[in-house]
Amino acid sequence: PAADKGLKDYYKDYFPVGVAVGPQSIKGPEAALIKAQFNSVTPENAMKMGPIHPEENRYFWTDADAIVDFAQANKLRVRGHTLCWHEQTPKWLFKDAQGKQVSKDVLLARLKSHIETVVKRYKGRIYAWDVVNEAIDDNPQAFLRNSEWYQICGEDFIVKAFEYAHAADPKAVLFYNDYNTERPEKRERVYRLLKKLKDAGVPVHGVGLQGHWSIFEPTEQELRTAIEQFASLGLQVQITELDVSVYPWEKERRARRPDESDAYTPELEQKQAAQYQMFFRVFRDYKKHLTGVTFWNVSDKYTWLDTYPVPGRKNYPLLFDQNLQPKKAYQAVVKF
Ligand SMILES: Oc1ccccc1CN[C@@H]1C=C[C@@H](O)[C@H](O)[C@H]1O
Repeated sequence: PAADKGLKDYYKDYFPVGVAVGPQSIKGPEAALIKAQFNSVTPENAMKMGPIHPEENRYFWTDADAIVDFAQANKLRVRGHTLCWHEQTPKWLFKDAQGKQVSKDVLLARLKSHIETVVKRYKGRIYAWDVVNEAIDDNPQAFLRNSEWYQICGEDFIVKAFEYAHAADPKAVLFYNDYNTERPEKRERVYRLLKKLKDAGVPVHGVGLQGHWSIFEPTEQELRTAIEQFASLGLQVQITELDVSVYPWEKERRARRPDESDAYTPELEQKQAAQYQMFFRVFRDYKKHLTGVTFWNVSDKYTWLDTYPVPGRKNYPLLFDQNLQPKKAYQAVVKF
């Protein structure tokens, strides 16, 4: 009966719909919601370099294995996140035994070993990887982010990461992943990087538009332009970390102002439903190029946006409320 239809059923002729999960969300009521609504999962933290590879000679597999086992048991696809990123890195990664910054050769050897070990462990059970995350700088006047990866290796770490991942699992679909990819100044620089990689024959197969959007952005035209421009490179496009904040985007973490409200008013709910409705109408229009849409977290009960950029300010960015019930935004997404 219709009541049993979930998001994945409404979108079965369009693209898989996924959700970012942790060890807590693959049991209890969240697990039931995930199974009913989604057909793909992404580990929110468990496969980031720090959590999965805390010491040079020690990996921590428990959480990542639990998520992959849950996915296999419930016939859910798995997106791996993320093989090379400048945040949540382990403290040993960029240092030698004496605490000095390592050379380019040492760092690339460490990256190669990390990628081979992690990708081969899940070969055949993870269909897509976010190989490199957020390598483009936030400063419109700059190009690559001046991370320790870039300081030590220059831009080679990007090419090498994709080559190592492709060698480890030639069947995996390899993504470059970034945020604010609809803002023209960032879109153009992400496009420039991807075109350079494609022209050099680097095995990058898709671009992940994180989709950390809000009731204020992106516009429909910005979203359409971004999807079309990246697709023109022959890349798959996925929305990899979708949430729609009820506050404007901010880069820097800050304290909550004493008078700063975090009430979820009917007006905010209505604006959010309209924004989600527009996003999914655009997604459906681009089903030829869009091969997945993944939400970042399951429901408003827990969202990373309660901790960033303003710790303690409640946000309401997802389709399900704090009691795991569908919101107006859910209805706006499934009625088409
Ligand atoms: O929206 C942003 C603003 C500034 C920096 C990073 C981001 C997004 N960064 C994402 C968000 C949450 C993490 O769990 C993901 O791994 C990361 O890809």
